[in-house]
Amino acid sequence: MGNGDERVRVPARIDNWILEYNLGSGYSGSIWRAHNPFTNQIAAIKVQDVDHECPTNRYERNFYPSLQGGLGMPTLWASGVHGEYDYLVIDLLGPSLDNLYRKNGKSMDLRSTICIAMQVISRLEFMHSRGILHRDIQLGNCVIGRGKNERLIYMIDFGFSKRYIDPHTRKHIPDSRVKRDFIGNYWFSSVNVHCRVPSRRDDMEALALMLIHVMIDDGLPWTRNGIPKNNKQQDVIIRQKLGTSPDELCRGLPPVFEEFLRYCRRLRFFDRPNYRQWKERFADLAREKGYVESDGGVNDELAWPPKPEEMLISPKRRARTAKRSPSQKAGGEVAIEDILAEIAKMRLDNNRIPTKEKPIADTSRSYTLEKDKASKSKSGAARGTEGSDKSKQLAQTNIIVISSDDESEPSSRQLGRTIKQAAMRQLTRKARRAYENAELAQLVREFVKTMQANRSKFFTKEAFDFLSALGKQLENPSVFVLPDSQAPAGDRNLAATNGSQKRLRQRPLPTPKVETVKDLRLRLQNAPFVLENAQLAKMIADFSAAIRASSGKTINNDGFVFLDSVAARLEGS
Ligand SMILES: Nc1ncnc2c1ncn2[C@@H]1O[C@H](COP(=O)(O)OP(=O)(O)OP(=O)(O)O)[C@@H](O)[C@H]1O
Repeated sequence: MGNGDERVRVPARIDNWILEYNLGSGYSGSIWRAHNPFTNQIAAIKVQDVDHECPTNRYERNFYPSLQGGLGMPTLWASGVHGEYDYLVIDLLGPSLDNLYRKNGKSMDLRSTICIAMQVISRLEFMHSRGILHRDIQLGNCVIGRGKNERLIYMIDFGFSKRYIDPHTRKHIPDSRVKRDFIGNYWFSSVNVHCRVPSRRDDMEALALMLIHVMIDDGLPWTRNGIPKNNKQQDVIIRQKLGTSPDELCRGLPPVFEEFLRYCRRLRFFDRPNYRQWKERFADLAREKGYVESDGGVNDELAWPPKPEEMLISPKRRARTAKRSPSQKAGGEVAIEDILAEIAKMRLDNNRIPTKEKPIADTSRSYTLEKDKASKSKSGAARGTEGSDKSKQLAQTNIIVISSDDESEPSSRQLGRTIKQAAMRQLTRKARRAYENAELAQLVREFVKTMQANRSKFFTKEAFDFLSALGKQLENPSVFVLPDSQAPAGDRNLAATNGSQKRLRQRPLPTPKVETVKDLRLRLQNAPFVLENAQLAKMIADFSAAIRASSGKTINNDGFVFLDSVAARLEGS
């Protein structure tokens, strides 16, 4: 955890809690689903090295007592130090808003955004009423509950929280113009927070930016280049924040978004935000759009996923989401129609895919891929059909005919390769959107199946892309950047997620491939019960690099066993 150690640093059990599988990781620790066999309770445990240079668990546990009982505040069930580990046991919650946003094609519909606005304003109102600032408002720190609480947003991660009311004097902390280190996340922090003492207004401004981010195409302009990696890039972000006016940011959005941002920026250091007014303003917008209950009231519960007719999003985004929707099916299985669509987009050598310009009437032979068994009989009918009629019929029957003539018949190998490439692309796209280990495990299993189904065990570009997407997901992208002064010397100015990537690059790649892959296979099989996602990501990167460096670029049996073990680890078995 944060020290680059190859071996797992999290034990299988901490006090009465058995760690089941990894739910997420941040810079300073990792979060696991845990089970207490004595009480049968399931919870989430946040584990951190006791001597971590950024001991957020130690800070975080101080805030929980003041927040207990508040709506959308997780219950702290246990906490303490167990050997080298500092841990907090809290309610097991559902996916974060970041997960939902990404899974939804990086978009959020207006109704959901209004619910998020109203709920998060209430959470901030509660936290502020307890004298506490959150200071790290971002999509990853707002999570929905489970079961009957799945419409409720919870705030998590109080590792950067701060008391703005001095518990002794009961007075607001003083403002100061002395330049201070930045704490928070670069994407949603107010401009103030980059160099000034934060207060309630800054939590509110971060929320305003977060809401605008999910509503505009491609998010806030300064989030488009990823996490800043050095002071220069951080300065660019600050300049962009300063240089982009609220009306530019909110162009095309309902006016309340711009007005909310302007309001937050106008608040003075000691001001109490008017939480009620802004909840009302968002409720008014809901009313205006007709998002009301049968009694005419507005409900702030987050009903996810939104109903299609409520997806009030820009045409550009709608097209993007629509394009993605076919593959957003439950489970990791590659849908055959997706593969067919993928193949249809590709043009094989010699124009073998029928197009409008090149009717397929003159073909002497057809290769037919059927959507399902029922379409088989239709494929026969398609064969004798001429020109555009045939295309129409094919469209109706969901059959794609890859035509050939005698001179340029595609070999079955070529066809197999095409299908494999299409399947891999589908898997890569799904991996980029998958945020649960179980989902990733299923995709790895599909990847292995696809590789094994093909005679050639050659690693194509698409196969490497899949491993790379898998590795990136396991590294758990986060917008949090460690403040400069707290970063360990080697990683200073590096984002949390990039730190591990840098370490990966620095590590010499072992050769030859056969030994490396075998070594990786053995290491994974012999690794302790619980493995962190980041460790798995590193092994996958090494595996990919070993294959890339080999002359044949093929996968052998050890490679398949390694990937099976990756899937098993992700499944938590
Ligand atoms: N109680 C929980 N139940 C389920 N998942 C959780 C829970 N707490 C956290 N997570 C998941 O773990 C991720 C990281 O959690 P959290 O932000 O608390 O960790 P952190 O180490 O403080 O991270 P960061 O370094 O990003 O601040 C969350 O985005 C969420 O997906």
